Amino acid sequence: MTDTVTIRRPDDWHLHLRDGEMLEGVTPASARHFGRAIIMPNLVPPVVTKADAAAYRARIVSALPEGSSFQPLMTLYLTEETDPEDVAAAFEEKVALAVKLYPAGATTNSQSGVRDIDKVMNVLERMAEIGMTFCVHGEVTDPEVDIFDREAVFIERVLEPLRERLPQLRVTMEHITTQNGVDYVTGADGNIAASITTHHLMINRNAILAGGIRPHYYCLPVAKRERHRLALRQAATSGDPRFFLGTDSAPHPTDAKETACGCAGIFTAPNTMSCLAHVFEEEGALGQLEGFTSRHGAEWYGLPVSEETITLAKQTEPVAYPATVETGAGPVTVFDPMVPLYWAASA
Ligand SMILES: NC(=O)N[C@@H](CC(=O)O)C(=O)O
Ligand SMILES: [Zn+2]
Ligand SMILES: [Zn+2]
Repeated sequence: MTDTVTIRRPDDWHLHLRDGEMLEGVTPASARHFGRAIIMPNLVPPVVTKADAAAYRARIVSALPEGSSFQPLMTLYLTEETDPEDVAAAFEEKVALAVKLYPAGATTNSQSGVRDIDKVMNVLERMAEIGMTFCVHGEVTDPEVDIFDREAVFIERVLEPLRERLPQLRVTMEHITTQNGVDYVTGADGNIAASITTHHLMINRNAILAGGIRPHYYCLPVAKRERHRLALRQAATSGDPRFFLGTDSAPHPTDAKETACGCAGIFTAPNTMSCLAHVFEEEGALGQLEGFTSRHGAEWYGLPVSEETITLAKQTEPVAYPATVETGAGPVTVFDPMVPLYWAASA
């Protein structure tokens, strides 16, 4: 007998689809299982204004496979020049769901990001007024701070002071990677939630560095030590509605990762649901999978949950995924979870 789990169609609350030929090549993998996704705005140049977001959304929709009802939910990239009125109009007209903070220099394509949070307080105050969510890449960029500590230090130096100053602001801590991130969310009074990626539930930093350097496991925030991975697993499978899936599937051409200074980002879109079913089964928590992938995020963003379903079926043989997805921008290496995956997801 095959084991099956049927859940509401999942949503991806943090996704990179890029643009041009890469967008064309990678979008079908997300549209296959996911109903909606929050699309990251870190293009070059970034998606800053309401008009940028509307144009980018149209490009995504044209890259969708025939008949797909996948809904891209757009974000605006916060700069020190962002106009609060444009942001409010984008939210009220449902062009953008959230604003994204990239501390300048923190991650891929973050050069136009924020250097001084004081310079964007006018935008954040406006967002707090209208209930628009602030999605945060939570790492400090201070070169004095060790890369493995940058998330924990961000919480202390940036996030906590900001939330004291503007408690009404709704904040999503994106792709948390530490026990500190989990504890901060569970200990907070309200107006905060966190997304967790697929890969941070599966790998710790040994995957990147032990026995040879493996660039396809390099992403930001970088994977931490095992105890942090276990804290993320505990949070994801706990049923706590403040934690939900944001895959952070972040495609780069393989040759941009397999090089002397490789890009950060892991491409998990094709096998995410198989990976998550594997993780939740290991944790004895398959019953919590639907909350994590299909309910908590929608509730946090004030959107209806999906009325469609997908079914995960446990196979007797491992499910085969291609090692790479070919795109017009070059081949992209698919996340290798280092364990056989037995759960297949229906479209
Ligand atoms: N996660 C990553 O390692 N990379 C992301 C950027 C990001 O989400 O920080 C990308 O755009 O490639
Ligand atoms: Zn990020
Ligand atoms: Zn990301």
